[in-house]
Amino acid sequence: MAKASVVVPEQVGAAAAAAQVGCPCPGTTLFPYPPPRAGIAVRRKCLQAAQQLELGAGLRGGWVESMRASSPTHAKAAAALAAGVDEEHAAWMARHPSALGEFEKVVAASKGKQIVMFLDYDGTLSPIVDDPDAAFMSETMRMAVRSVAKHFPTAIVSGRCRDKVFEFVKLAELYYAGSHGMDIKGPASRHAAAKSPPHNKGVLFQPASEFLPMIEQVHDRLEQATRSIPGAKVENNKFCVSVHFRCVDEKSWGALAETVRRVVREFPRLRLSQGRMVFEVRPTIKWDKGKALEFLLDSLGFADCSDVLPVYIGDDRTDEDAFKVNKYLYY
Ligand SMILES: O=P(O)(O)OC[C@H]1O[C@H](O[C@H]2O[C@H](CO)[C@@H](O)[C@H](O)[C@H]2O)[C@H](O)[C@@H](O)[C@@H]1O
Repeated sequence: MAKASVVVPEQVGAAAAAAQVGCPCPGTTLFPYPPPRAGIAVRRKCLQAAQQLELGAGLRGGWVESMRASSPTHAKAAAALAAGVDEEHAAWMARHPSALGEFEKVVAASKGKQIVMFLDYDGTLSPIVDDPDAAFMSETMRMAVRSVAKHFPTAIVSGRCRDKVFEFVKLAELYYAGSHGMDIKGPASRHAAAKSPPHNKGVLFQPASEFLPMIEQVHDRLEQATRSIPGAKVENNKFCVSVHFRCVDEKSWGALAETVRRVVREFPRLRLSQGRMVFEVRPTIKWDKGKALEFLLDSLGFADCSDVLPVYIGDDRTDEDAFKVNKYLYY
């Protein structure tokens, strides 16, 4: 096949971003349209700060900068967007075309292929809100997902714990991969389960189960250690823990970052990363949303298949692990 400019599924991620009007930093999302010139610099700074965060060698200023850029408002993103285009930015755009802008090419690339849908939850199916317990998806979105799932195998891939994301989505015909892909379960509905490949009945995969007691411990330690920081919220996502700072006064962000880092240091088998105004604490195992995507395709009988087209829509840094699974990229 002649090389065309469409690349699937990476630009589908950009489509998700197009729907969201995203952030110009890798901690949050891809760009909807030309990424703002200013965004490139922010992206580099964020990357540096994020690396420091992971390595535990960061300066307080670096973390705070990374925290500030982790989930900008639409107004900030739009202002950055208006800042203009330069060569570096144009080159970035050539490598990351908008899937919405190139939708016909995406459709053409899907001809004769089995589409498998992967959907992130927060910021993709539901709006970003202050209270993580109130991130409900609309009935319209639920109907859209239900109709997609009638045509294609569909999975929700979330950083949340699987039960929680199921409570929000409420569709028994879907696959669910909670805890950043570390808790995978096949459809609960009898009808959908009957349609699953025979070797895949009742799939359940939990590659980090040995970490359960440690996650409980770190959750308790984090709750105790952040109690004095108003607005900080610790969420137990079963195989990982989120520490939210969306409602923390910016003056306390440095102290919060220090506290979280200090606690995580007590657990050398856990690592720290950052999402949209949230710290994510996870096992050091080599498992992420990309691995979950591969596992699910494998379970569905599409391992090393050339006639499958995975479509992944997400808005956060952890979704980029799935965008990077390039053995399914088609040119
Ligand atoms: O993989 P996802 O489904 O996108 O989950 C990632 C995290 O999403 C949630 O936090 C984010 O959404 C909250 C509600 O809108 C918002 O308040 C928070 O600032 C965002 O980071 C969820 O609460 C986390 O546990 C997930 O890890």
